Amino acid sequence: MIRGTKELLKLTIFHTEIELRRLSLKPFHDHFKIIFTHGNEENGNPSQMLYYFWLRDHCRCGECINSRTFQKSYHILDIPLNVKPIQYHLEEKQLSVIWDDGHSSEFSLEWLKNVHQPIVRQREYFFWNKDTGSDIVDNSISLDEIKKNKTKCQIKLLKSLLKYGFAFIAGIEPTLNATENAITTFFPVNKTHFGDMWQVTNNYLHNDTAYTDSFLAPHTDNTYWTEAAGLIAFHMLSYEGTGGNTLLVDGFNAATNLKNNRPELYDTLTKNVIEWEYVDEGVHYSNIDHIIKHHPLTKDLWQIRVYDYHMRDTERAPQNVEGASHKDNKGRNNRV
Ligand SMILES: C[N+](C)(C)CCCC[C@H](N)C(=O)O
Ligand SMILES: O=C(O)CCC(=O)C(=O)O
Repeated sequence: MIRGTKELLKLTIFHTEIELRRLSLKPFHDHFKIIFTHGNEENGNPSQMLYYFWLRDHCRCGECINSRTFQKSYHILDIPLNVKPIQYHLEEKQLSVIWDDGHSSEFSLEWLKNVHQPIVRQREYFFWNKDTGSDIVDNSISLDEIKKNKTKCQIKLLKSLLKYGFAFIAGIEPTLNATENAITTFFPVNKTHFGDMWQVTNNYLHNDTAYTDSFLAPHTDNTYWTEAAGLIAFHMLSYEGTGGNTLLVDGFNAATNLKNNRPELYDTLTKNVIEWEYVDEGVHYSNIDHIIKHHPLTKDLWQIRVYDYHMRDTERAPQNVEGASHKDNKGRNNRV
């Protein structure tokens, strides 16, 4: 039987529609417990713990939060560690509290529910390889399409980047300026020691293999930084000679294959760290990090760092990692 919503007090809690019969609040020595009683159940109802100190530190009033910067206007140490409510009132959508330090707070239940949701970004990865990668090129957008509907193109571009790890913009005039205009339509350009809109060719402008005419094996950039660049745009402006094709690898697919086929190597590359170093005119970067990293909360595969060329001083890599990294490289190259 489908009941009309007028018969049921519907409150969306925990992302499910439940028939809420009663909201109740129980005070304990250091927290509230809100119980969402639904149907005729008296047990097993969803509840939410709200610790007094946490709640007081998340007061949303104009005295506590700067209404323009949305930042706190006080220091957490200003709150008494054992702050307690002296009065409270729970309504259908709001919890009001008067604290023993004289402060009053009001909290929307919706806000309290959302702020308590852990960051569980389950990413939808679409793994591809040399046989299936060409199927995804249809995710490209063109400059003409951007001019007609920028927002629609932005959504398509971001969806492709999040799902596949790459995207194409077609129809850009082969100049630095036209490339910059296309990129800055959607993203800011970050300035690094290579410049902001840089040009790369075999002129040894920088101490890096990319500035030579040597083959560039699959890699990720900036392994020598704690926060490597997340997105890099390349545009072929001119071409003379042979070779030099861009090689794209689904690093997450390669890492997942490694995990499935050689879990011991995956474990080594996840547990051990390597020191990467980049030395150039006026710059010297170094960073120590894992080759394979997982999201601290969701435990999803989160980042891979693969760049043999920057491991200038290989003594700094534990010997077992050298071997594992080598086997992983061989494995990945065979699969590209
Ligand atoms: C991409 N861009 C041409 C600017 C730099 C080329 C060198 C990048 C090098 N793999 C590194 O990680 O530093
Ligand atoms: O030219 C390419 O396709 C990639 C070059 C590259 O990976 C780099 O410059 O870091």
